[in-house]
Amino acid sequence: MTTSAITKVSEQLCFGGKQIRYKHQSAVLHCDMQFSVFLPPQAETARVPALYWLSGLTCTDENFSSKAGAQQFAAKLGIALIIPDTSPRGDDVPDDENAAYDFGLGAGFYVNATQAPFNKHYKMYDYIVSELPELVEAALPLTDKRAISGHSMGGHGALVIGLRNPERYCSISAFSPICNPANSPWGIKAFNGYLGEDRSQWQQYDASLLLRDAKKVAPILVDQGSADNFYPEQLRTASLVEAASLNDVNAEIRLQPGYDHSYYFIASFIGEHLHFHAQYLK
Ligand SMILES: N[C@@H](CCC(=O)N[C@@H](CSC=O)C(=O)NCC(=O)O)C(=O)O
Repeated sequence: MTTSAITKVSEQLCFGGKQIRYKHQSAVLHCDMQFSVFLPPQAETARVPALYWLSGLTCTDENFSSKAGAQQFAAKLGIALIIPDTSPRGDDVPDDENAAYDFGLGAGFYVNATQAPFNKHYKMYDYIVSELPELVEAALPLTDKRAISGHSMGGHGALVIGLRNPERYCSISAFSPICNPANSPWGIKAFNGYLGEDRSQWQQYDASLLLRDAKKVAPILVDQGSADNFYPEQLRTASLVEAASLNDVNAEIRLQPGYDHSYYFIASFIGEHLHFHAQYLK
C-alpha cells in the first residue's frame, strides 16, 4: 500500500500497536531507503508524538525493532517510534574501500558528507532532521512533537542532532554514544572520509564540543555500560561529562556497572529512556 510518498513493506501487530516497515525514494540521499515505525494503539484515534531512534554501526532499522523491546513501553506511553537506516543504500552508493564495518554502508555517522565520492549520497544529517520527519508527519498520525535517542554511532547522531536543533527535539537520550568523535578512532576515520582533513568542519558533528557552547539544551539522559569493550577509547564519555559540567546543563550521564555494548544493555534500560522522553513529549 502506498501512503503518499512512502510504501508499506510489512506490518505486524505488536503490544496492541503496529510495527510497520516502509520504503521510499529519498531525494536527499539519492537512493531507495527503508525505515521502520511503531505506531502505538493510541494512534488509531489521535495523533501521537514520536521518538526517533538512530542505530549504530552495521545496523539497519531492524536491529532496534527486533532486539530492544521498546514497543511495550511505547504502547503504554502513546509514543511512536521512528527507526531509520544508518546510511544510504544501493549498488550506486560508494562504500569503504575495504568494505570495513566502520565507514560507508551501515556507517553514515549522521553527517552531511562534503568529500567525493561520498557527498552525493551521504547526507544522513539532512535526512534525519528534515526529509524523514516531513515524510512521516505528512503520511502518519503524528504530531510535530519529537524526541531523539540512539546507540553508539546513533547515540552520537542523537546528541549532535538534538543539540543543534533544540527547537525540533524536546529531549535527547543515548546509549553508549560516541561522545567525542573528533578524538576517537571511529570518528577520526569517518570525519576524514566524509568531511575532509579540515578539523574545523568536524566540530559541528562532535557532541562534546557542541555541548560546551550550546545556548539552549534539551534535557539529556545518557547510559554507558562499564563493561563495554568500546569504552572508554572509542566512546570518550568523560569528554561529554566535562562539557556538561562546564555548561551547567540538564544532563544525566550514568555509568551502569557490568553492562556491555550490546542490545541486552539497551533492552535493560530502554523503558527508563521511554519514560524520560514521555515527560517532555506530552
Ligand atoms: N562488528 C564490529 C562491531 C559492530 C557493532 O558492535 N555494532 C553495534 C554498534 S557499534 C557503534 O556504533 C551494533 O549495534 N551492532 C548490531 C547489533 O544488533 O548488536 C566488531 O566486530 O567490532
